[in-house]
Amino acid sequence: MDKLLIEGGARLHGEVAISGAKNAALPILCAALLSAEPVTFTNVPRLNDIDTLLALLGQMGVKVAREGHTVTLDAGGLDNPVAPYEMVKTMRASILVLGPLVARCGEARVSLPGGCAIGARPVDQHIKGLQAMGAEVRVEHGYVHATVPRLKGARLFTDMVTVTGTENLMMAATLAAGETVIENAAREPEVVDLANCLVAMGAQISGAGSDVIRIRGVDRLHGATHRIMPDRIETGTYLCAAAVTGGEVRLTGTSSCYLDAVVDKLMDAGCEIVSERDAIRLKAPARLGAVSLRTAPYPAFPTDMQAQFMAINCVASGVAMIRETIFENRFMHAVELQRLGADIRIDGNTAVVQGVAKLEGATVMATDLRASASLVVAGLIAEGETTIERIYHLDRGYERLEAKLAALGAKVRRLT
Ligand SMILES: CC(=O)N[C@H]1[C@@H](OP(=O)(O)OP(=O)(O)OC[C@H]2O[C@@H](n3ccc(=O)[nH]c3=O)[C@H](O)[C@@H]2O)O[C@H](CO)[C@@H](O)[C@@H]1O
Ligand SMILES: C=C(OP(=O)(O)O)C(=O)O
Repeated sequence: MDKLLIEGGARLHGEVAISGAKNAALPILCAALLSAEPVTFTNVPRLNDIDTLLALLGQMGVKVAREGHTVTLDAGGLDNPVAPYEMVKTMRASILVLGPLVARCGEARVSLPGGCAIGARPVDQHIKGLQAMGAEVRVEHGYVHATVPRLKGARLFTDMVTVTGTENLMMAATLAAGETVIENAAREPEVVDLANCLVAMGAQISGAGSDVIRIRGVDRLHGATHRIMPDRIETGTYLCAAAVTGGEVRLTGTSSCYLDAVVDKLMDAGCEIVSERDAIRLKAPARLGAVSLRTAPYPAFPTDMQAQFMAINCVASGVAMIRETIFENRFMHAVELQRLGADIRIDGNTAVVQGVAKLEGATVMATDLRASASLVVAGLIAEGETTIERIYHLDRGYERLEAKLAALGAKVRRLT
């Protein structure tokens, strides 16, 4: 199993290009299921999660053509609306095929994604929404079976803000009869990117980016071309990596407009940040100041950046309080950071991080995607060598991680 070896202490400097967003690309590729015409996507990141989704779509009868960062999907021959457990178990986002399949085929059989490291993550809101739109939905033998002659527009209200739930229901509603209103909708930029793609395909959607989205169903969607937005979490991770080393970097192909809460906290920690049209520059002080935070749905501080900020707080001056309000088990990186010498106390959903003068390299284990990213951030500043095991988690969400870090001057290599 691959490992990552980092020799800490190098100050990151220089320029690196940010990839397309995993969490935008996954729902947007699923949107191709809604049309019988080919849809072309550019800026698609080269990631294991994308490979998994393309394989899943392929076995449903979708023709997949991929060259570099461009993917064309032709769902004209879609004939198998099934997502089997073997393919879904490695990637929770596979549930995003459910809405499009029911809308286009009138039936779907999709394995439950199951629990995962960061929390139970049920999909009851996705199911409740489809039922409200007239689908008959049964959960049997670990599969969601949904059937309906044609979905009907409805007023939908989710019990909590759910990103993939909003995306699934928005996609389903594009082909429903009549108008659907999603209240308490997620406002994440990835929801807006998906809506933009659907509109380019002929969907009638308004309000994406607010908490009320209106969708007027149409009879069919057509082909289109869509460019995937930049990955705001990859951007934030490189900002943290540079910040913790006292570095100075310019990240291109991205924008601070998706990252207000993160940029704000980095400035509170003492970084200078300059926003350009399609780039961000960061200059960090020799030592960061501690920053407290609380995760919450967009536009508040993203849960997907919580672990990386815990890492920078480990060596900052002062004490930080970190509250995780989205996932019930998203502090698994804390014990691994402690192995590097961090001073962290967990009390329920709150972590209290007392900054220490230095971390020391050790062998640590990646437990999930962003936990792994926090270990990389910490490894960059730890004295000596840090070995990160189970980095297949990182390959789910960071394109060419070690090459990009090395381009910024980090001493990092993959052991295969
Ligand atoms: C592929 C993708 O885009 N993943 C992102 C998405 O995950 P994902 O869309 O799975 O996360 P949700 O926004 O749905 O989850 C928010 C909370 O709602 C709960 N919930 C959700 C749906 C449901 O039917 N029932 C229920 O109880 C979840 O367990 C969680 O506690 O948003 C998360 C929150 O920003 C991010 O961390 C993930 O990176
Ligand atoms: C939790 C994440 O992804 P997923 O929802 O695909 O597990 C993530 O991107 O941090």
